[in-house]
Parts: sequence; structure tokens; C-alpha cells
Amino acid sequence: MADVSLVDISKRFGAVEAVRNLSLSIADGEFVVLLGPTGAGKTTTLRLIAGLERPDRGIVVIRGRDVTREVPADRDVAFVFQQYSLYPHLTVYDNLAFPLRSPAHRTDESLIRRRVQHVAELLHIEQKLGNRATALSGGEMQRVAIGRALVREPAVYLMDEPLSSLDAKLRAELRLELKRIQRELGTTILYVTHDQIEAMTMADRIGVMNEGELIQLGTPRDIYERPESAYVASRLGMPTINLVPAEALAGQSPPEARTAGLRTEHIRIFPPYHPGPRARVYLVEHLGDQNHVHLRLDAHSLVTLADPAQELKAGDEVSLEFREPLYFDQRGNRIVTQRRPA
Ligand SMILES: Nc1ncnc2c1ncn2[C@@H]1O[C@H](COP(=O)(O)OP(=O)(O)OP(=O)(O)O)[C@@H](O)[C@H]1O
Repeated sequence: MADVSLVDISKRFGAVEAVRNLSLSIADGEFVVLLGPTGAGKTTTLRLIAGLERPDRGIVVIRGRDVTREVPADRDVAFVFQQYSLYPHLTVYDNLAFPLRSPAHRTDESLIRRRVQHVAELLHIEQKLGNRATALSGGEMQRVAIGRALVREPAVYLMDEPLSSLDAKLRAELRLELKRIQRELGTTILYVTHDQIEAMTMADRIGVMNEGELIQLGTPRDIYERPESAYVASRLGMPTINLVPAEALAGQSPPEARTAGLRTEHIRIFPPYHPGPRARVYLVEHLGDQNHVHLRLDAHSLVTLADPAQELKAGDEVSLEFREPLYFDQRGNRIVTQRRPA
């Protein structure tokens, strides 16, 4: 049974249609990530599930129950926001225990102790239980904020960029921990982010949103390898997929293609005597383990990655080979091409 379903939801704020005809089912124990640019409607989707907004149209179903008309407290959800929102005067223990002591979830103190202890261990903050919330680092505060949601064991966790205020190292660490905890506890999570690495590494399925619509929903691999459109293709991949007119690929493109999408793995760089389209290197950025190579192919700019061992410098002429690029028609929809046998 799907734990959370949105059925044909729309929500308008004045002239802005924040969410449009959105249907989404999240299975029990599934980790779904909503990815999309600012203003795409991601936060509004979470707020509609939490009951912080009422849809103009459509219904919200949690654990098989239509909760569309219910207030937030009656829905079985926990929300983790981008900012920690802890009670500064309380200890870590009391912050974690707080949701279990609310009138809506009155719980026996010995059970509270066990739950708090368990969650503190999961998040590696058991040494900090006696500290005041203000005596914590940013990363520890955000762990407590996540922990406050985890003590409750609701039907679904709604997380709105919970790691975005942290530095890169902590974000990478907590990303792994969150995924581990989700696997261990079998929790259902709907998670909003701008960060494609978070989406790729944590999600069972990614939903790509744009202008209030869910435009593709699939596994990270599906979204990356089989994007339905050039727009979806450009949401995942570092550097961003190169979109060039199909004719730039010199007869290689199918006739109906208007645009070719070249990811770094679709571009191979050879010395100039190798057959293939000629390009010129105009910038090489050294990133340590990789080089970002900026190329000019006729009037088009391409960015790709290269092994630092491959000697390339600005001004070099090179020959390119394009291997199984993606192709898009004039509406930007991907053209499904036959893959070469491996
Ligand atoms: N309470 C509100 N009143 C008016 N407009 C709103 C309100 N909440 C959201 N919007 C508008 O709805 C659209 C979707 O906003 P939403 O916050 O859901 O986007 P988002 O994808 O979460 O963006 P971000 O990544 O910046 O958080 C935006 O145009 C936003 O300005």
C-alpha cells in the first residue's frame, strides 16, 4: 500500500499556480526526493501533505486515509526544516523528548527515555544529551533537529532542505547517515533539495518539478540516463549536460533531432590526427582528481571532464568522438534511440 498519495493536487497563491495537477504516490519505506529550481513548488508540495496549506483541488491520502480536510496535528507527519528551530533553553535530551511530550502524543517517560537514547545513538549525539541546544555546533544542532522528527515514528517524514545550511563536509556526512537511518528504520521520506548529489545518492526515486508540475518521476538512474526532456537532462550531471544544435554533430544525429545532449561520458577527446569533428581547447580547470575542459566546437561551447594525465592546454586542437549522446526533438522531448550492444 502506498503510504502517502497526492491525487491531482493544485494550489494557487493569487496569480501564481504553485502546484499544478500533481499526482504522486510514495510507497511505505520509500525515499523520494523532489528536485527542481527555486519556485518549482517543492516546498508547497510538502506543506500540502503536512496540512500547512489546503489544496484548491485534489486530495491527500496518508496510510489509506483521506486527510485533505484534517489539521496538521491530526496528520501523522513530521517536518524537518532547513533551519534547526530548536528550543535554545532546553537540553538536547529535552529537545528530542519534546514532540513525545506534546498533548497530541503523550508518551510514558520510560518509553521517551528509550526512544531519545536510540535516536541519539543513531545520530551520534548521545554524548551531548545533557548539553543546552545553544552549546552545539551547527552540524550537531541539525542532527538534533532531524532527531526530533525521528523520535516520533510518523507515517512520513517531510524534509525541506535539511542539510543545506551545513558546510560541504558535514553535508556529505549527514547525507550518508540519513540514508543509513532510513534503511535501518524503514522510514518513508519525502525530501526536497536543490542538491543533485543528495538526490542521486539518497533517493529511491527522484521527482523532477518545474513550474508547479511534476515532470518526471523515476529512479536516479532513469532520470539520469533516460530523461524525458532536455530540461530533465539538465537537472542532473556535473558538469551540466551540453546542449548543442543537432547539426553540430555532423550527420550523426537522427533526422528528427533538433538538439544533441552531450554529457561528459559522451565526449571523448583524441589528438587532432584522430578522425572526427575538430575542436579547440580554450580553458582547462584543474580540480585535482579531474580536469574540467572547456572546448569550442565551431560556434558552440562544450564542457567536459578529462583525466589529469591527459595533457591538454588552452589553444590545443583536438579531435572529438561523440558516443551515444542524447537527442531531443523540437519540443525538447528525448528521442529514443537504439543503444549499441555493449
Ligand atoms: N504563501 C505564499 N503566498 C504567495 N505565494 C507563494 C506562497 N508560497 C509559495 N508561493 C509561490 O509559489 C511558488 C512555489 O513556491 P515553493 O516555495 O513551493 O517553491 P520551491 O520549489 O520550494 O522553491 P525553493 O526551492 O526556492 O524553496 C513560488 O512562485 C512562490 O513564490
